[in-house]
Amino acid sequence: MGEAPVFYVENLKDRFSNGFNLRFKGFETSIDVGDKTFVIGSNNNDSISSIEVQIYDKSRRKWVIPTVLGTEPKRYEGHSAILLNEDRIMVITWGSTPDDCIWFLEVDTEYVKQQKKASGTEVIAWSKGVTGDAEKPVVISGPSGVGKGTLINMLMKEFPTMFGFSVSHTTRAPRSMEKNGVHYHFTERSIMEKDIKDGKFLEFASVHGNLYGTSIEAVEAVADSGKRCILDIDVQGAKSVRASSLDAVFIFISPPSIAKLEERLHLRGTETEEQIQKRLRNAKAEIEQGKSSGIFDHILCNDHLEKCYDDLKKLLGLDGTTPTNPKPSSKGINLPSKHAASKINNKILVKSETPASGNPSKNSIVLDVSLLKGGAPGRTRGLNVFTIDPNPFSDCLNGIHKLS
Ligand SMILES: Nc1ncnc2c1ncn2[C@@H]1O[C@H](COP(=O)(O)OP(=O)(O)OP(=O)(O)O)[C@@H](O)[C@H]1O
Ligand SMILES: Nc1nc2c(ncn2[C@@H]2O[C@H](COP(=O)(O)O)[C@@H](O)[C@H]2O)c(=O)[nH]1
Repeated sequence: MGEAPVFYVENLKDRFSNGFNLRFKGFETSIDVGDKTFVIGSNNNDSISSIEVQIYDKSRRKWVIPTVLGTEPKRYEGHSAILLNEDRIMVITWGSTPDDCIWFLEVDTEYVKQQKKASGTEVIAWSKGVTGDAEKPVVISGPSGVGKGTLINMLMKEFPTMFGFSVSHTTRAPRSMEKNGVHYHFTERSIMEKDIKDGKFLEFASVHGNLYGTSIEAVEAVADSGKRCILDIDVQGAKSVRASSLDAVFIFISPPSIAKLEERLHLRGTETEEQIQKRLRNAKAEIEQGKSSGIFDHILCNDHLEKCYDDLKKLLGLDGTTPTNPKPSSKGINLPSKHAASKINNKILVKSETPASGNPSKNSIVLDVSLLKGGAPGRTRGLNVFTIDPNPFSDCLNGIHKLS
């Protein structure tokens, strides 16, 4: 059954002028969700400015400035806003680049509910919308020195177009061969702690005395490139990812013995004796947790490297029995710069406000939101885009229409 268009743009200063203190000076929209009105707008008069959200709580008759999580739209000239599933608002920004125009403002999703409960404040979360889907990331965990990095390097070397590495952040010092931005993002504890507080990390843990963490951007950037993301993280991190909304495959690599692990750490020669002993002490607890906690879908023993690598490939479907083509990366969406949007079931019709001369494809676009996946704190994936030809007979007129 069709639904009436829910898009509207109006001057809320008129609507709410009676005692309410709206900070916005430019363009706004408002959407009602339950007993709250979400007002989305810009806070200054410049033609391009930042997006802000204020909430009017109708039951308490109070304005609230919420805690904002996630990455919000950068360029902002105006927008259309549509409520989906009573828990998120689709925000289509005007004048943005094709890969930066669809956003979701989560107002009552599971993630937002959890964050509200944890912080005790009103919370909203932005998530960028992208077309296409992403393959399940692969979490590889296990004690230090077991060979996680070695196995991941082999996989990336053999399948360079298929896999991408999630570059973690760490406060530990770089080893001699390690490059910033390639092996890790080497950072200071205070900076990392602030980013963790701002919700930029999918998981983090204190490992062998240093802070390590996976930023949401690290995982999403790999998925955006059309590759399957591989995470090399410790058991605490794997546990956090398991509890998050990220749907991944969890693999634990176990050593044949602690003695072999010690030998490998000594042979690698990247840690002092004291650090090696600390890593070995932690290894015992990690092996116990890895094997019994139920976090992991698969456990592989890395005794003989080649055998372990073959087993890893098999469980990732890379033993030649399944196709290994990477997923196409997300495509941008060419929207008319100024438009009106309306919702019919799970389809959003985006129509140009000023009919485009010479570029009819920019007139009407349909965004199918029936297969959305993911969401804050990462991207919202699975958007499908169709163009409606404003002149269905144009092909005939061009003489290229074929009768079948
Ligand atoms: N099956 C194996 N047999 C013998 N040596 C191995 C095997 N697998 C890996 N190694 C060696 O063990 C050392 C540790 O491996 P690697 O650095 O990959 O471990 P890791 O699990 O990534 O460690 P960390 O968690 O500290 O980063 C390396 O020198 C590597 O060459
Ligand atoms: N929880 C996380 N653990 C991580 C992350 N990146 C790496 N690690 C783990 O830390 C240890 C030590 O690594 P090293 O490079 O200092 O030898 C190892 O077990 C890694 O798996 C992360 O982002 N989160």
